[in-house]
Amino acid sequence: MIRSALSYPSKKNLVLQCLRRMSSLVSTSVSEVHPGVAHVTMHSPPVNSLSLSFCQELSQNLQVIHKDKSIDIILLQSDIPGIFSAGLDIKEFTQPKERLMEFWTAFQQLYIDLYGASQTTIACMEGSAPAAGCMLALSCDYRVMTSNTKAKIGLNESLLGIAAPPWLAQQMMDTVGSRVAELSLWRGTLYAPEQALAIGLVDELHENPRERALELAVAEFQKIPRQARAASKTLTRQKRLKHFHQERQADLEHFVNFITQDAVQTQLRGYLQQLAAKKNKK
Ligand SMILES: CCCC/C=C/CC(=O)SCCNC(=O)CCNC(=O)[C@H](O)C(C)(C)COP(=O)(O)OP(=O)(O)OC[C@H]1O[C@@H](n2cnc3c(N)ncnc32)[C@H](O)[C@@H]1OP(=O)(O)O
Repeated sequence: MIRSALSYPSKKNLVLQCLRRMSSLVSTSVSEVHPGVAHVTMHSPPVNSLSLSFCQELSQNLQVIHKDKSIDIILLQSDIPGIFSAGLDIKEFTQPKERLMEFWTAFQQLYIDLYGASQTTIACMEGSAPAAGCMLALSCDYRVMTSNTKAKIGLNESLLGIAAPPWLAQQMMDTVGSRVAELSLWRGTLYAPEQALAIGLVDELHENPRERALELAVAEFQKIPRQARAASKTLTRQKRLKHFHQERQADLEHFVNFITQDAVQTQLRGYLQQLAAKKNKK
């Protein structure tokens, strides 16, 4: 069951309309959020992997919030213990071509909706965020991660026999600098929280990221005029987004051509088997 719960105190009608459109949504129960602050909570067991439907649902939630002028801060979080998001659903990579195209288009849209959000966004990571899970965090304006050393974050695509798309690699470079990004991309490094903080991949560690994110939102970020936050964001992200739109079709074609290669498919199946074997050993 996939659940990406959207909850905030105002605009109840808008939320209900959204819920009616999205039959897979099952909960809007949380409402104790500060005015102007929306929680977007990922809940797609076991590991919040980004399937086609989950990407679409998250995007739709974000689009609804974008239109709601009463919301100026989005907190992106997971309610699966120890997991922020396991990244793209690897099983999607083995689907027929048309489905692959739909899947990648939905993933691209999710990037646009999160990276391009006019609201201030904070990733509250209470667990691991590999690959596209890391993309979700990198697309936010601020990243708070658990100090629990079991959690890991980074772009580990090379270990699956694939490479992050250029726009995701660019996000990494923008965040940690070219050389650190270059090394971490080809090594597929997954960083423990202290290491991630040291290279600037996350902004803060906290034993309770949700609590800290809400505190930041209310005590710090909401004190900065909303239009100034949005304008600063446009300054730094507009160029990247424009470039992305220009390259979107080429990016889609590259993905489909790359992922359907026999050698890549073999590698991916092997990786899925490794994951299953690891689970069986537990
Ligand atoms: C041009 C090409 C560009 C392609 C870009 C790709 C970007 C990506 O996002 S690729 C995806 C990369 N993600 C990963 O490598 C993460 C793999 N998963 C893990 O490392 C771990 O599962 C975890 C650290 C996230 C969680 O560990 P935990 O011990 O709690 O759970 P597990 O026992 O490992 O897994 C439970 C269950 O979930 C399945 N699973 C895990 N990750 C994925 C995934 N990304 N996609 C699909 N399924 C996943 C895992 O196989 C287990 O399944 P079963 O219960 O059926 O055995």
